[in-house]
Amino acid sequence: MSPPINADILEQLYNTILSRKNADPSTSYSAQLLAKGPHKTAQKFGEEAIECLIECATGNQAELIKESADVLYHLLVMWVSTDVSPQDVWAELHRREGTSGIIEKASRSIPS
Ligand SMILES: N=c1c2ncn([C@@H]3O[C@H](COP(=O)(O)OP(=O)(O)OP(=O)(O)O)[C@@H](O)[C@H]3O)c2ncn1[C@@H]1O[C@H](COP(=O)(O)O)[C@@H](O)[C@H]1O
Repeated sequence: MSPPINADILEQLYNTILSRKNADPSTSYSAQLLAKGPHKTAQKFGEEAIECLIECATGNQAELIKESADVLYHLLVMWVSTDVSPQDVWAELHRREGTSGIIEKASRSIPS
């Protein structure tokens, strides 16, 4: 039976990328990026994000799905390169749960 298609793939992919940290760059694209450091992983993430927003702006949904997968892959590579774990980010999302963005934004403009 094939595994369910859901967000578990993000943690699975993160662990795969983590396992490439000291892998041979000639056999792993993730290892190539990680060997170049956080500047390179950030640059690639930025490039993929721009490609993603172009597909959003042009309304090409099929390409937007593919570019979104590229963005998520490169985001995870960036996390590995900076020692951020998925748990760190999930915890931040949980912390924000239930607070409307409108209320959070308004709270920033209250003078101290
Ligand atoms: N999900 C991905 C994934 N998405 C995108 N990419 C690669 O990301 C690269 C980015 O595309 P670009 O067009 O920017 O590539 P490019 O212009 O050749 O890149 P540069 O020369 O600028 O570095 C391509 O080489 C894609 O193949 C990915 N490479 C790997 N994975 C996953 O990561 C796993 C581990 O991969 P390796 O580290 O290569 O073993 C794989 O099994 C996959 O599950």
